[in-house]
Amino acid sequence: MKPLEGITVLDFSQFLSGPSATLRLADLGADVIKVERPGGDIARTMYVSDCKIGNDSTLFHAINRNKAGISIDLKQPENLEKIKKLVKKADVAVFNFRPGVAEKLGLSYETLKEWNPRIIYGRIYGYGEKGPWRDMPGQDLLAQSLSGVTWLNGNAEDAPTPLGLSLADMFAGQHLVQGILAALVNREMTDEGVCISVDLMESILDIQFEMFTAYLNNGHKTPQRSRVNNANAYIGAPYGIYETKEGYLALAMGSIVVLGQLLGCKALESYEDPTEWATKRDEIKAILKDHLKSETADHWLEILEANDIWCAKVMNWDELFATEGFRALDMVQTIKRDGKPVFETTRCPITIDGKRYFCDKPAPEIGEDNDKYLN
Ligand SMILES: CC(C)(COP(=O)(O)OP(=O)(O)OC[C@H]1O[C@@H](n2cnc3c(N)ncnc32)[C@H](O)[C@@H]1OP(=O)(O)O)[C@@H](O)C(=O)NCCC(=O)NCCSC(=O)C(=O)O
Repeated sequence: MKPLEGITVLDFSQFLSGPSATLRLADLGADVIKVERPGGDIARTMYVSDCKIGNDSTLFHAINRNKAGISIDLKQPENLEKIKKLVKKADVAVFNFRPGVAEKLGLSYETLKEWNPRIIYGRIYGYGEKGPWRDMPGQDLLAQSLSGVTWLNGNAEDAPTPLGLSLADMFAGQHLVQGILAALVNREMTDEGVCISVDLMESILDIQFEMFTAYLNNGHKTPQRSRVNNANAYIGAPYGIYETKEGYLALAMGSIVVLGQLLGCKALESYEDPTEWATKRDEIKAILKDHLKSETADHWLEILEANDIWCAKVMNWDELFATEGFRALDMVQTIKRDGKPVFETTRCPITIDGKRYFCDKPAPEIGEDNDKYLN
């Protein structure tokens, strides 16, 4: 039995953030009913055009697998009765419209609570419930930019660089999952639901908390990116990615003196004082950068790994998927419909008592389950 079996989630969310939360609940056994507008979630057509499964984007399939789907025009007041019936039987409802939109549709927390006092109402906004950013479009690149995250990436002379994935969406989704799970536990004691609000901005701020703590308690000094191979503005040399004769090498923390000895780089051996690894970060990184170009990444890795230095090869996806290390994690699953493979994706990364959570149902067609849930 999966941990969330018996829990029903009504998912009014769209795009990435909300659906990524309900995806995790579905992975863990909840019955998720995705509620789409008549034309479908915009994520069905988002993404570059050659990344499709059937008519829909791979993004839509990846994030909506294992869900049932209904399609209903929520702007037609007579349809609200049908939704009310579903809410009465549901445990959780999830939204990620702009502030005020769910209320305009007649689906405020107060209304749902009146219909079902045990309902756990989860919502994701872009930038919180108040303040001048409240009504801005809640979008990942914008949140990464406002939050300071893009300012941490890239070398000092580069333009601020966003992370190449939807960091704010994904963290907002996972924070919502945490809130929902806590509310489910709390409901066992109180027999009442609660309203959980998370947003893209607070989520991406939250994941910077350890660096913010350094900033707030250290004279409000904005961290300076390294000019050479920046990877974390607060961590000294050698932390970074280095080009070699063939391939790139990631070096994390470690003694510069030991590195100098192992790599045969005499110039590094004079940096005996660990405080210099931070204060002379760029100088040390520049020496390493020149030195590491003389041999291949594999050559350096053999020496460093034998001495338990924290290092790794930098791989693209072709290289990653070909490794034994990746295959051993058993991450790829094939999603089937009626026993026939539809697409491949990765699985839920949570293992409980040795059990891994795969799923066997592709994302729904628009309105696929209308007969089951709306009649
Ligand atoms: C992503 C958004 C900017 C998109 O903005 P909008 O296109 O203006 O959509 P909204 O969500 O505000 O509103 C959707 C509109 O659709 C209507 N709507 C929604 N569902 C229905 C159904 N079933 N039937 C009829 N109408 C519907 C709803 O009433 C609104 O109508 P009107 O009121 O008449 O307009 C916003 O939703 C947002 O800020 N969300 C919060 C943050 C978030 O989760 N973002 C996900 C980004 S993912 C992403 O792609 C990324 O980050 O990258």
